[in-house]
Order: sequence, then C-alpha cells, then structure tokens
Amino acid sequence: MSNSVGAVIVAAGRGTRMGTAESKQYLLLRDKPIIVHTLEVFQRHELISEVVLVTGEEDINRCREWVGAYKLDKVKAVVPGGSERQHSVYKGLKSLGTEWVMVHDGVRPFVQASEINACYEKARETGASVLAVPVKDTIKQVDGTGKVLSTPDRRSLWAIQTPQTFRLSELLAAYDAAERDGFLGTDDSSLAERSGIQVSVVEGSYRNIKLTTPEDLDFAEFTERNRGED
Ligand SMILES: Nc1ccn([C@@H]2O[C@H](COP(=O)(O)OP(=O)(O)OP(=O)(O)O)[C@@H](O)[C@H]2O)c(=O)n1
Ligand SMILES: C[C@](O)(CO)[C@H](O)COP(=O)(O)O
Repeated sequence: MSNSVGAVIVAAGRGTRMGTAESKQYLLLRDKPIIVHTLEVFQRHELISEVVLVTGEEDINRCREWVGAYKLDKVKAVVPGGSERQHSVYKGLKSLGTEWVMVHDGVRPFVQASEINACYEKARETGASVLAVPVKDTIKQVDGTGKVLSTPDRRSLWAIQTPQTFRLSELLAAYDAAERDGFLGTDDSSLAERSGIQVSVVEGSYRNIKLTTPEDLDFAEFTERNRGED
C-alpha cells in the first residue's frame, strides 16, 4: 500500500481576533505573506508529495498567483473554504489524493520539519497523531457566572496544535459522520476521536503558535528576525 503523505493547509478564516483589516494569513512577515511561509515548510519537506490550500473564495486568485511566484509546485489545488474551520478542512480533504493527510493551520508558520517527521512516524506507528505541548498554566473549569467549578490535574492536559495526521480515508469517514450528526469540533482529532480512532500526542514546541491575537505578531516578527535567512 502506498504511504504517500499530503497536507491540507486551511486559510479560509477571517481572523476576527487579530482585528486587522487584512486577514491575518495574508499579513507580511519579512516581506512575505504568512500563508506563503507556512506553505514553504511543506513544500520543502521530503515526506510531502501534495498540498491542498483552502482559502476564501475571494482570495483564490491571489493565492494561485503566489503558488506560481514562490514556486510552490506541490500545491495541486487551491479550493474555497466554508464558514467554520471544520467545513474548510472537509473541502480540502475531498481534494486530496494521498494515503495519509496532515491537516495544518495556515497561520502556524513556525512548525519545524522535524515535527512533521515526528507526527508522521507516530501516526504510522499508532494510527493518528496530533502535535501538542503540555500546558504551562493551571487550568480551571469555570461556569457562565465566573464561578470556579474544578481544577483538572495539569499533568493530563496538553495544548493541541497542528499538524494533525490521519489516514485520509479514516479522517474523511470521521468528517462524513460529523456532518451527518451535526457535530462541530474545534480540531480534526475531536472528529476522529468520536469515530473511534485512537489518537496519540507528539510533544512539539511552544514556538509553533497559532497567530491569533495582535501580540502574536510581535512574537512572529521577533522569531523571524532571529531566524535570519533560510
Ligand atoms: N472558516 C474557517 C475558519 C478558520 N480557518 C482556518 O483555520 C485556521 C485556524 O483558525 P483561527 O486561528 O481561528 O482563524 P480565524 O477563524 O481566521 O480566526 P478568528 O476565529 O479570530 O476569526 C486558520 O488558518 C484559519 O484561516 C478556515 O480555513 N476556515
Ligand atoms: C486546530 C487548532 O489549531 C488546534 O489548536 C485549533 O483548535 C483551531 O481553533 P480555532 O478556533 O480555529 O482557533
């Protein structure tokens, strides 16, 4: 059986928490759109044979231009997303033709090649994997009025990142089931979990942040400045 690996990179969000006029995935970092930085990590990676980019309908043309200009020839399709991340991923999965899929947020440009390797190896070994870091803060469950309900044991809590890696056919079946049941999850693993897929964590880095709020851009600029030229 082929073990080809593809990536679905989702970038169809509006970035409301970032609060910029331009969607955050298109802001420039060292003169290059953030989404291009992310795509380049997968373009350079020897494991990845195919990439599907999911964007807003109105952004498809400029994304296709960047695919050409930055020689991102592993990007086989640029497709329109949906109203929620889950809908965007689903559309991307339907356009991919590999045995394995890594789903990755377009606004996580700092993922490392070594992390992609580790995620793939763990998925081959156990069936599915997510990149994650142990939480640093104490986490509390709080009700709608601000009253603390409980303090879960931090040793069992991980902050989940992307990539999230699955057999494409299994993840597609999990997405079909979620659609059928009207289930909406905030990551891909939650759909896989409810379909009975065992998912394992791979310990990653606190640097693989999801650029979400304005202070994340300070971190991104600092990180880029200190990385120097590739
Ligand atoms: N309908 C959506 C929503 C999100 N995403 C993508 O999913 C990733 C993670 O989402 P998030 O950081 O929440 O992005 P936004 O939805 O754009 O942000 P916000 O919630 O602040 O509006 C991003 O790369 C985003 O572009 C997507 O493809 N389609
Ligand atoms: C998939 C994800 O990045 C894992 O941390 C996250 O759940 C995306 O959530 P968002 O609500 O789209 O920010």
